[in-house]
Amino acid sequence: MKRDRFDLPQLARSGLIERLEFHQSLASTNDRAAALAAEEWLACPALVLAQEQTAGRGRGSNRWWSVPGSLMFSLIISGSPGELGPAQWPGFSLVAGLAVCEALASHCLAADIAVKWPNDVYANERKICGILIESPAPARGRMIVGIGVNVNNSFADAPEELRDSATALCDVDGQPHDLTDVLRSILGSLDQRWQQLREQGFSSLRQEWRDRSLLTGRIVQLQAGAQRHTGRCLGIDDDGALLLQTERGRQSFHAGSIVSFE
Ligand SMILES: O=C(O)CCCC[C@@H]1SC[C@@H]2NC(=O)N[C@@H]21
Repeated sequence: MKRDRFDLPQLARSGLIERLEFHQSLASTNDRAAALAAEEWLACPALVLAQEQTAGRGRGSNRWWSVPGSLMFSLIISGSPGELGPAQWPGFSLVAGLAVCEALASHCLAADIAVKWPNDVYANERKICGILIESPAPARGRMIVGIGVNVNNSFADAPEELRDSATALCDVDGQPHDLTDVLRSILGSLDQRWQQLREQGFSSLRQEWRDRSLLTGRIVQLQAGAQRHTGRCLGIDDDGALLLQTERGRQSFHAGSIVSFE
């Protein structure tokens, strides 16, 4: 098995995407996806896939370690998931994390795979996947879901500052994985879970998200705007907001990023 190659014909035949664009090297698949999404003729879902990124982006000012062996792609979607009203937006983002979590769990049965609010995926307490959802102005209402999954890029070779906090599938179970198989599982899982969200609402997925939650019961620090909040995580409320028991009582947060948890 090639640890950093994709079977592009197989992906194109999968029936999961309308258009596939592959790049050996790209600054960021999300940036390329934003340019594509501005084109009226684009058939969605469209997938931008890269073997390597030179400027992979994470949320906020984070960067994404983007070497061959990692799975890095952006999915451009319109139509059904894009028709969700603003009230369903948090569900959309949370469900993306749940879908990836389930797909990765099917490839790595031995690991404890969990979602960290809102949609990071962790394996055995280390980050294995990050998701960056954007809808830039020229994207014609389409959404760009950028996903990075550490698959065959072992963290033994990673920059030192990442080694203790992140992991890859190959580090978790000691074996290489077929990137095309992992990608197909993720695309299939996203398709299925977003359809469920559209047809049955977030309430039909809430319990499954809660069962996969990494933070519930733990003390977390959340940065929300200029404020930092510390409290015990009580899970998510019915809309997907993070619930914390803080010294000021029970508070719910619709946005923010987790800075630490113990
Ligand atoms: O954890 C995060 O902060 C989100 C990381 C998202 C990384 C992926 S890799 C593919 C896509 N292209 C990017 O530049 N970023 C996303």
